[in-house]
Amino acid sequence: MDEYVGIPREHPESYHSFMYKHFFSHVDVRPENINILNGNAPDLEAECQAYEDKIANVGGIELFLGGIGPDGHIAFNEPGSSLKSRTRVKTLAYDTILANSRFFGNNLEQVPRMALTVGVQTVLDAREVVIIITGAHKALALQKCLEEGINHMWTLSSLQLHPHPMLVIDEDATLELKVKTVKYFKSIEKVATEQGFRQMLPRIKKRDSVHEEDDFLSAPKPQRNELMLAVPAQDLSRSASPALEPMSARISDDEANGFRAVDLNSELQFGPMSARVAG
Ligand SMILES: N[C@@H]1[C@@H](O)[C@H](O)[C@@H](COP(=O)(O)O)O[C@@H]1O
Repeated sequence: MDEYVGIPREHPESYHSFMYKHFFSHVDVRPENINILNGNAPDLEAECQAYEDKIANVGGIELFLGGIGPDGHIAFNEPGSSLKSRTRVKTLAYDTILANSRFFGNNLEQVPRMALTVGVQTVLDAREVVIIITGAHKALALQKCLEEGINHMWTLSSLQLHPHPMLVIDEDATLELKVKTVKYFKSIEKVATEQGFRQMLPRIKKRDSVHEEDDFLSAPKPQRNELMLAVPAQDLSRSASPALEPMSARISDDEANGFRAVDLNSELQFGPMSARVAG
């Protein structure tokens, strides 16, 4: 989905090397089916256009699996990217250069300044998008993208416009979220399981090369009959505001008359201090 401009394909930090080392060498994929942008193409603009054409020619992206930078970028869509952007050349933001310098001997000068990347709209056009976010250093980005509005300064937030995004996150990445947000998202899966529903995706015509169990996309079938939620019984013991009634309503006239008449004058007479001190 993205690649630095100007570093050799064999460079240990190129995205070619990364993807081969961590993914392609572990799965059964034909080399001709691997498509990574070429950051050394003689015409970078043409390379980006060819990439978009290739995606369109195979009927679009089925699953976009990615991550984010600490500034909330998806692929290399840095803060300020157009939310309508497509594959193009991008200048890296200082935050990204800083974050990625750890892969280049902590030497900022060694980090490439430009990259090729799919655009935000390229990602949004994928049928499914799964983003993996781990670590406290991504927590602010997650908070901005999940709890705030769509904003080109945090390009992951564009996923709010996608019908089927999924964020896979660890506890550390939730550190900046409201407790309420975390509880809600945790409850989604729990409630679905309790109610017998599975994650549902719409029936969309896929490429012929994609084989899936038909059942996988079927509408949710309740596994229990009792889907009607009963109205919870009222818990009277928790009544926070007991009905208030005037004191007079709780004392009969006879009871009131029986009280010893109080002579306020004598009861509230204050004697001088000297009267209470012996001698
Ligand atoms: N340009 C890439 C992104 O495409 C990728 O999503 C991210 C993953 O970072 P991490 O490995 O920390 O999840 O790294 C860079 O920023």
